[in-house]
Amino acid sequence: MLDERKPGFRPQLQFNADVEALFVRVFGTDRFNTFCQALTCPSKYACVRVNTLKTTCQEVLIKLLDTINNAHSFLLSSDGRFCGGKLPLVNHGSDKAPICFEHPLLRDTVIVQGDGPHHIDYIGCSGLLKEVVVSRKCAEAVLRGANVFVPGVLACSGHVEQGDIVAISVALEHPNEKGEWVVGVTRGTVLLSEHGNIQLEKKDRMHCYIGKGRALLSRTGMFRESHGVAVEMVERVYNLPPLHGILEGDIFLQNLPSILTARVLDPQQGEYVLDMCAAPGGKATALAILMKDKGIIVATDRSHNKVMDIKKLAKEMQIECIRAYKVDALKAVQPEMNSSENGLCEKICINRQFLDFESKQSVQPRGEIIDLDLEKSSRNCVPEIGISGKTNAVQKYVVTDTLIKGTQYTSNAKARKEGRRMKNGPKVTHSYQGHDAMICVKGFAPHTFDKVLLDPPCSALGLRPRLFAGEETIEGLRQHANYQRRLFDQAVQLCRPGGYIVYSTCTINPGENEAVLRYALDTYKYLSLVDQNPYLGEPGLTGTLDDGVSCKELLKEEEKHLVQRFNPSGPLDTIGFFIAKFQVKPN
Ligand SMILES: C[S@@+](CC[C@H](N)C(=O)[O-])C[C@H]1O[C@@H](n2cnc3c(N)ncnc32)[C@H](O)[C@@H]1O
Repeated sequence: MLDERKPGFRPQLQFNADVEALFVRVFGTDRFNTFCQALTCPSKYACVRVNTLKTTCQEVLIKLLDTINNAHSFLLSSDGRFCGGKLPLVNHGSDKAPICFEHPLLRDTVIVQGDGPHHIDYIGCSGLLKEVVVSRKCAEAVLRGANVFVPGVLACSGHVEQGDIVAISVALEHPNEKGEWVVGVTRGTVLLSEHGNIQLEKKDRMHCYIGKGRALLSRTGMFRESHGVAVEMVERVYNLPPLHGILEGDIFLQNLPSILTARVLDPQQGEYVLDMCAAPGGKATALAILMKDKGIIVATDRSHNKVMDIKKLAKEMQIECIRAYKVDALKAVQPEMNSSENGLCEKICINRQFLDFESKQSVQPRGEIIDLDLEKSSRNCVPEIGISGKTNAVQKYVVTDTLIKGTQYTSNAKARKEGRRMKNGPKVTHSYQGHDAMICVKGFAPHTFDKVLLDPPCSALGLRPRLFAGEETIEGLRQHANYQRRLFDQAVQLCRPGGYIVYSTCTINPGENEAVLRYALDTYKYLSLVDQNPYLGEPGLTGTLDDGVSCKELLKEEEKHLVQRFNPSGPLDTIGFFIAKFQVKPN
């Protein structure tokens, strides 16, 4: 039983009053309170998607277990045999549950189990411990298994020395007299109390203690340094093995619903698939692996750096079939141009012929396709791509039914500028088959894709742990929904008749999931709803998983095993996730 007068972890999730009223109206008080409680806790297990193009679950299990301290013993059966990570989900009476095992239904997924909440005593040999107060973002990361990094430290008891065991608390936003959200602790604050230890009179932090750690820096160091670990956690309210940055290229840490979303789209080898809002590439790489890297996945994002993240991830995972482009998905549909317009266009509109053509180019030895030197390129580059034979003629190209070259004559000055632009690399250029080349993608011809994944930005009010939700206003929620509808309009036009669209969000806000679904069905009479997430609607997902198990069955299993056993406070690692699958009716 938690003692209300002692420091502990019982945070109250704060919402904007209007948003709270809306959710209470929609869900009722009890369900809303359950959501709030679940949101503040981290999941008690982590899902690791295995890159089965490079490795196997078995190999990953062994490597993970090597990484996670003392874990090997959990994979030995009572007679000491290695169980290969196939321990059952249900723990038959043994003290130690398996901490790492292959998901029984998803054969490319490994579950790493954590535990909690744990009661922690914040008393040291000389009374209450000294304290380090961290920011909310930092605390959310710590709850997911991270240590406390320097930028996350807000305040610290005086006289904290390297090696001291300190209590870690989080400063959460609360309303001031004017009703504005304030944190009330500025970076660099020294907590003053008689002994420089926990400020028990600070009632607002009493319920916000997330564990104990060993200071790796003194108080002055914590505020002097700009990066690095400030406190290494030694006891946590929730334990999850830190998995970030390990086995790069072999695994990807991904929430179960995201893994499922890719399964629901069910991409087949050889298909043309679009991931409209793709960064950092979690779902795009999942799709590629399901397609065994055969076919074409176009992964777009509106941010240049994020497109680079997708490329980096694909490269790490040794995936070849992903083409990542910077495209504003709100304007992704572009009319195909006829040949007379070629050469006048600054950016290209991609269609299937272009994608096929680009794929064929990948057989060219790297380095020969595009030569960034204007003079040389006129001799060496593949004629359809890049620059024409004259230095003052910069050839743009667009792709219509057949690949057609277009030539636009420019002044010498402009040609030199183009040359500089191309040499300057990533800032203004886009990668083409691993080269930095001037391929500016404007958008896509209608009906280019067999399947479209729309995983749009959303309020993310289903992702946890979340310690504050007050920044979301009714107007903000409305904007998310409008944005998603506009993206959906584009998705519908890019999908071929008979093709499929999967739309997914991770929010409890029905305005962003159910309302967008209704909008889609009301607006596009030629769309049919194939399935949707069983949490919010009746029909279950029909995407078939390994062993012929449907997604709906999987979710039921998840609820039975993972939820009850690991996580009584809420469903799955993401609550309120939503997946809907549509078919564009065949002509
Ligand atoms: C929910 S995240 C996508 C996560 C991704 N699907 C994954 O599984 O890794 C949403 C992404 O949409 C991108 N985005 C937002 N507006 C966009 C737009 N108009 N066009 C393209 N991308 C957009 C954001 O930059 C962000 O990376």
